[in-house]
Amino acid sequence: MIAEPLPVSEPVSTPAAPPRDAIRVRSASVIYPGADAPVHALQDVDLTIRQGEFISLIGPSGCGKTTLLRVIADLEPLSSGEMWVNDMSPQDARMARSYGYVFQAPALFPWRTVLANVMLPLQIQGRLPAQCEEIAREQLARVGLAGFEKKYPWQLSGGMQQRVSIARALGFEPRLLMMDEPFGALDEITRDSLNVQLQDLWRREQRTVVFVTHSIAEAVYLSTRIVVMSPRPGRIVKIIDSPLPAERTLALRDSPEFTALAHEVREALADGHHDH
Ligand SMILES: Nc1ncnc2c1ncn2[C@@H]1O[C@H](COP(=O)(O)OP(=O)(O)OP(=O)(O)O)[C@@H](O)[C@H]1O
Repeated sequence: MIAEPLPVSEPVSTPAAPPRDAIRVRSASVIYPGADAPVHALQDVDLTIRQGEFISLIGPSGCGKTTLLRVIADLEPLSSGEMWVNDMSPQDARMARSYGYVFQAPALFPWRTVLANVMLPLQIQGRLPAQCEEIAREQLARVGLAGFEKKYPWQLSGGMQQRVSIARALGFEPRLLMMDEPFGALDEITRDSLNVQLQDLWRREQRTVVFVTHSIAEAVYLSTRIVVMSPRPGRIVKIIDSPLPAERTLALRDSPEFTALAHEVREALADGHHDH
């Protein structure tokens, strides 16, 4: 018997769904009680971050970058306004462990090995021990630290410790990664190399990243959008879309497109400064 040819189905073209919002911030203000007068750390901030974007927050010291990151992470309450993280309240998002957070200084436990540090959030998630170890080893390899599993944090350089922190934040696969000046304390060469690794990682996995930095070059190299902020009160002065391609090499920093974008960020920073 001759088999009937199977009907060939037409390729169905489904329209690409618009990316969901990772973070929505509406009229957000944070006021800290100060010694003399209240400090308006954030005033009327509106910002929507879509899934898969790499957003940098840049601005002078005290403009509220860390505060914005901390309210998103539910480490600080809003004084007024609204905020959603992965369509949840920041508190629910924290409970659901839907983000990773990398601090300015690598906050590793000195009595735990590198491997045990990276395994910790996975253990808290209640994963099987073998699975925790497998994922932790894989994450360490990704940030170029295979072979350092048994070392203790104090046996590593600052840059390597920061890479352990990144491996730890990525290990439980958060859709959203928040990074507060993670490379600020590092020398230029280490910083460049971690920038390249982070950019690579982002391009491969398209996680949403919110990244705080003081460096114009770092913001321009890494971001899909740059949010320029100014202090007293902390607010957004400009949001700049990056025209740079998704795939970036350090050599791109010498291109006219890069220089033009860096110039635009510098101008926005100066405008924010002159407003006062
Ligand atoms: N817990 C707090 N209590 C009172 N004031 C605070 C507190 N945390 C921050 N501030 C003030 O709020 C403002 C914003 O601080 P924030 O740390 O968010 O700024 P930043 O842009 O991250 O600064 P930097 O670049 O120096 O880290 C500053 O004036 C700071 O002094």
